[in-house]
Amino acid sequence: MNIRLDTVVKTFETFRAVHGVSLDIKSGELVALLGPSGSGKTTILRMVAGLEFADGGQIHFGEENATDIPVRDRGVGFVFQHYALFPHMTVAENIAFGMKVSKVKRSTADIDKRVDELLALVQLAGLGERFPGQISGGQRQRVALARALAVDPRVLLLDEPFGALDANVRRDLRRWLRSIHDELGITTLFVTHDQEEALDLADRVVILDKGKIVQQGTPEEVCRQPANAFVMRFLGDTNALKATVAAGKAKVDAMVYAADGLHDGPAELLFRPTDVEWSNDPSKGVGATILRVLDRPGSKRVLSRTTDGTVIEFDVAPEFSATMGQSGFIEILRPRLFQD
Ligand SMILES: Nc1ncnc2c1ncn2[C@@H]1O[C@H](COP(=O)(O)OP(=O)(O)OP(=O)(O)O)[C@@H](O)[C@H]1O
Repeated sequence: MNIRLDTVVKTFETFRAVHGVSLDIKSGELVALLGPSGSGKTTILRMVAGLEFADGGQIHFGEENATDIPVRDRGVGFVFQHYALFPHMTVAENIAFGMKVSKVKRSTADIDKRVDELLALVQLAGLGERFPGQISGGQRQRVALARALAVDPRVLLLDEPFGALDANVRRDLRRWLRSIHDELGITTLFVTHDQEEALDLADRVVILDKGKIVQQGTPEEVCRQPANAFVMRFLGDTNALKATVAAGKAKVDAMVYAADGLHDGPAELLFRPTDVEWSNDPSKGVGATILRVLDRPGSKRVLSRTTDGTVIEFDVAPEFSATMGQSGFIEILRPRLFQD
């Protein structure tokens, strides 16, 4: 089922947490809401869930205006970071809980069968009789997902579901979640502040800043064409150099870069550490001196300082031989210019 948010606003007392957000989530799509802490992600998710009500705008589930429909009637399943399982119930009882209290009555045999199917789906077959305290954190979140799916939700809402787990478990779980999504095709909204998680998982990433959408697109679109300097910085390591634009050209040190469409005045030239080549040719780039070379498993990270004092970090192959104190030129392979 598709979900549509139309200029949704939420204010807490005098503080506006969500500023007229409009968003279309297609049926079966997995959309990630990505943004720094306090950008309004959870508030938007809670309004879609019906746990919080919008004070402006509308939320549609398919053709139905869901804006004022209470949470129990929305047909949503949730998994939250700290949405604890019932500790005194077994895994199977936790999964069965929603089905037992639902308005849709099922026989015990039916419920047991569904619990077994869900345990198999979340790859926990055989663990139904354990208690939450007897399984790992990653397994608990898989049980939480099974519990959310048990009531056949129309929409699945996930708020940092893997936030409390360590990096390797998180990575495994997001690949696993994506394959479950591909199998079931439930419209899913996923909140995270972790860029890699959003890019790995989602069909579409919606980037928020201060309660507003600053960009939305496929992972490829937001990575390759960041809408502004905030998005570029938020998505990954970024270097910045001051530039001056005049007549469609941006000058940085002795280098000139194409600056079509930019007005005359100051600008920022941003680039990724991976988009640099170290050169001995002054016509190729911005002059710099190497400060340190740090080893990484598959590369080296070079810290350097330009002649105007800006520290630039870039990545090179492990064979890179330049050392501390050496001077050269930073060739920027994919320069991006932004103005306020
Ligand atoms: N019940 C509330 N009362 C007052 N302010 C609130 C309330 N809930 C959220 N806020 C404020 O609204 C803003 C957005 O909060 P929200 O939890 O949606 O952000 P978030 O992007 O999910 O952040 P995080 O990643 O830290 O969870 C924050 O400034 C927060 O302090």
